Amino acid sequence: MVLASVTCSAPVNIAVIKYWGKRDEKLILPLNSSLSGTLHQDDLKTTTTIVASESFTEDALWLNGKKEDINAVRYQNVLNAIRSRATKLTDKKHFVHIASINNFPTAAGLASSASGYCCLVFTLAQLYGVDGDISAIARMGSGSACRSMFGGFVKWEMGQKEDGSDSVAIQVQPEQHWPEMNIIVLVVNDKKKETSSTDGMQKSAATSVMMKERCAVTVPQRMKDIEEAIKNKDFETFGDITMKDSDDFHEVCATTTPPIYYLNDTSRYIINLINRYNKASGSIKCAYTFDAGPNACVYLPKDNVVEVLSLFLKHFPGQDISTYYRGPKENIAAIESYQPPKNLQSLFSPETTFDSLKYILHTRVGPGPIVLNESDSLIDNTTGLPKL
Ligand SMILES: Nc1ncnc2c1ncn2[C@@H]1O[C@H](COP(=O)(O)OP(=O)(O)OP(=O)(O)O)[C@@H](O)[C@H]1O
Ligand SMILES: C[C@@](O)(CCOP(=O)(O)OP(=O)(O)O)CC(=O)O
Repeated sequence: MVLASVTCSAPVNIAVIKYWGKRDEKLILPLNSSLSGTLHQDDLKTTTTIVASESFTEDALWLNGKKEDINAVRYQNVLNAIRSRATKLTDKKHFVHIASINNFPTAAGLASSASGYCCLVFTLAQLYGVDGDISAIARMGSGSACRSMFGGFVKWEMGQKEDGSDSVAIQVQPEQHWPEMNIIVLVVNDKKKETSSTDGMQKSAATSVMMKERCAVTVPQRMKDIEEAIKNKDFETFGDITMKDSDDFHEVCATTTPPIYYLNDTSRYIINLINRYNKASGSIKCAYTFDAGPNACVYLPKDNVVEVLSLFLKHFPGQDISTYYRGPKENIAAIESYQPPKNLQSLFSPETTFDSLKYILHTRVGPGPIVLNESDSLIDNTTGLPKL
């Protein structure tokens, strides 16, 4: 018999101050604080349904329709942490069936582990009636997942305590604070990456000479400065810090032994293009950041969207714009007919173009996890299995 069923969705987040390195591998405690923007669930999200039943014979998890090993240590850690704080379902012997889908590529550097673990923990917390902070539980699934617990701009305080109880996510500003903030993701490659973030950061922490200064001096200062910039909606400072932190993070990777390279030629072309564009414009009009993969996330104010998209399409024209550009369709005509000002004309007329982008995703800053309706359930209550 089904005892309870809950379905929720959760967002992806993209860090502007990067988390890289752990002081505790098991609890997932970071060596530095980090800060991110939450991407809108209209465009990227995880949806998870969890059903509890007395007739299930084991806990089980299906990710994108495929059965996963729920005994994997990170899944067990979050399940056990939630169950130890349960206020519901405590008097009935039961198991749970979990079905989850990402509406974007999994394990491709688009932060699926962040939305995935956040959604899992948030949905479990609804099912088991867990109150109070749950970001520290999401953190035990994947560090960056704790920041997806809130909308807007979110920081993950590294904390000091050994048990990790103060290593939690805190909302810096809600999504309504800076609604003009847009994000364009240039999807260079959606294949699974060679070095996972987990492995990469462990190697960097052990070997990169840059780590000490980064954690002790650079990041603490940047955290203060970028929080202030977000508060004041100061895009010039926000963009400057964002690009510097991305550059430094990839420098940390390059100074790791053996070196780790997440960027490819296309990523480096994008970095160069954005730097040239900002310089020619006389101000920072958009800011790139790259996670542990070649895809570019570009933060920019809404007013610059048409110009920046038009610039990207000149250099990376793609085939059919209606599938290549995944964003508000009403922008397409304006992007295609955009005439740049004189000082930018040469940048908009590249000698060569590239077809190395898979697609361009356009989204904005959005809200945190959401409880959905029974009609959104991914599990068939009669069979207890994922719906096809
Ligand atoms: N919807 C989900 N529910 C539960 N777990 C998920 C979900 N989506 C992803 N995961 C977990 O996250 C793993 C992918 O994480 P990984 O760090 O390799 O990729 P990524 O998050 O897409 O990239 P990155 O963290 O570098 O941005 C999956 O193998 C799975 O264990
Ligand atoms: C480069 C990053 O995206 C690294 C994310 O690392 P993960 O959170 O995926 O790592 P684990 O805690 O080992 O699961 C930077 C960031 O999101 O802050």
